[in-house]
This record gives sequence, C-alpha cells and structure tokens, in this order.
Amino acid sequence: MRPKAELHLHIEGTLEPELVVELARRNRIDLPTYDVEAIRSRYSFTDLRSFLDVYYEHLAVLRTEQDFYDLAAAYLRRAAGQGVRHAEIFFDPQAHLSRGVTLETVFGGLSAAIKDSGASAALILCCLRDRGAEEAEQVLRAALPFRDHFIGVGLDSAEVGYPPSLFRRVFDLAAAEGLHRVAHAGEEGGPDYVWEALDVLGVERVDHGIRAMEDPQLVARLREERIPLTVCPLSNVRLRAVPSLRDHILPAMLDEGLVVTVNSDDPAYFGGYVEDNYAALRRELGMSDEQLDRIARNSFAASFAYEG
Ligand SMILES: Nc1ncnc2[nH]cnc12
Ligand SMILES: [Zn+2]
Repeated sequence: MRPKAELHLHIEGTLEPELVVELARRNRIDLPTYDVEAIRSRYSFTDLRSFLDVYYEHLAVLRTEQDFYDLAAAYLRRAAGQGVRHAEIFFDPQAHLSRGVTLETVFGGLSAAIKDSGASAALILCCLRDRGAEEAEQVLRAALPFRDHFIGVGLDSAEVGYPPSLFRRVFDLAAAEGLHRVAHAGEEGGPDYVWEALDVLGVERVDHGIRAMEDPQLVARLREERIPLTVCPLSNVRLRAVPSLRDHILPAMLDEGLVVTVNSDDPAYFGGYVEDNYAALRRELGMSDEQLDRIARNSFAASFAYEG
C-alpha cells in the first residue's frame, strides 16, 4: 500500500456507529436506536446539509476527555492500516463548546491520543461558517492558550450563503498568530468562494475545490501558485456534489497540473477511509499507479508538518 499523508479529515467524521453506541451507553445518553445497522441505514444523504444534521446529532455522545481520546486513537489506528504516515486533522470546537464540553476536554483527549499513538499528526481548528464570524473569532481567541496543540485554522460546515470573505478578521488573527490557514471552498459553493479563500483569507490549501474547475483563470492561478487541493472523492459522491465517481473531475484536475491530494473527509459516513478512496479511483476511474503515486507524493508536499 502506498504511503500517504491525509490532509482533509474531520475527527468527528470518524465516529463509527459502533463507537456512537458505546459512548452513548458509557455516558447514559439516549439514542433513538442502539442498533448499529439501523444507525448506518440513515447514511443516505442528498446534500451537505442533510449529512451535517446527522453528523452534529451524533456528537452528543462525546462528553469526556476519554471519549475524545478514544475517537482519535481509533482513527489513528485505522489510518496507519491505510498507509497514512502523517495526518492533519480537523476538529470543530464550536460543536462541542455549544454542548457544554470545554476546550480543555477536547484538546486534552485529542492531543493525548496523538502523543500516545506515536503517529505524526497535527490538529487544525475549524470554524463553523454557519455560526458566523463573531463566534469564530471568539473560539479562536479562546483556543489561543492552547496554541501549542494546533497548527492551523480552517473553515467548514454549510458552505453556500457563508462566503469566505465574512471571515477575514478571523483569518487575519490566525496569520498574526503564525497559524496555517485553510478553508473548505468550492465543494458546493462556486469558484467565487475559492477566489475569496485565496484573496481574502490567504489560504495555503483549498479543501475540496472541485468547482474551481469551472473557471479557467482560477485553475491557472492554482497551478501557477501550486496551491494544493484536498479532494475527497467518496465524500463528493455521497453528498451528491458529483453524480458518480466515474463523473469525478479529479483526473482532469491532475491533467491541468494542479497539486491534487486524495482524502477521506468523514470516513465513518462516506463508506471508506483514505486508501479506500485511492482504491475506488483505480477501480471506478481506471486511474493508473503513476497517477495515484503522484497524488500520494503531492500529499506529503502539501502537508504543513511532515517530518519524514
Ligand atoms: N465535507 C464537509 N464540508 C463541510 N463541512 C464539513 N464538516 C464535516 N465534513 C464537512
Ligand atoms: Zn471536509
């Protein structure tokens, strides 16, 4: 299996149904069902929003430092089995703070799991764009005492209607703190969102970015500046950003000379971890070893913190 880095992975999106049930029992939290197959049967999504509703609902089971530890430890074990040599891991602090879970709990559990695993991994704090810029800035300021626990700031959650430019101040603050900057853009939003992420937020990587392909000038900019795109093929199919894997624009992105990487996004929900995404590209799109090797090399080149 080819060694790779994973650069677009929401730790909350690795919460497998089995762990939902285990943590619900441990924390005495009521679930509509404790049957893992019944939980999995809900994973049929029509768009990003329909997925996020289930994703946020399941977070209710994450309460203690041990819960966050177990979540991250399980991901890091699985990732190692998928050839991941380095991971840059998103987490959504607002989704926990709003439930009364503290930053100490979240950072404590995630950071301890990374340390104990011995894996090369780092955290990226994501702001929930649909909660607005003011709350995003508050959470970043609240996280600054934990500055040693994370390497960057990202932007996720419902995209359309929440353009990157709303978050200029948050990203200026991140830059002043020496944090890396990334943002989801061009997943459901158009190329204008990708332009704003570059021009207004100063992002160093674009998460998803598939709709950038609709704008040749933007493609030229991404190519010339060698801005990596963290593409998530199985996610795009499950959230109906593309009709099927066979229709995915990823091979055309590579042909355009873009720095494309392949990632799993929310693997517990989308039917596969990162190597499963590589395997699906080979199977469904007939991508060659040479193309997949290039993508894997890109993943290390695009990482912020790989010490190979
Ligand atoms: N694919 C995705 N897009 C936006 N926000 C997310 N949060 C978790 N997964 C996401
Ligand atoms: Zn994502």
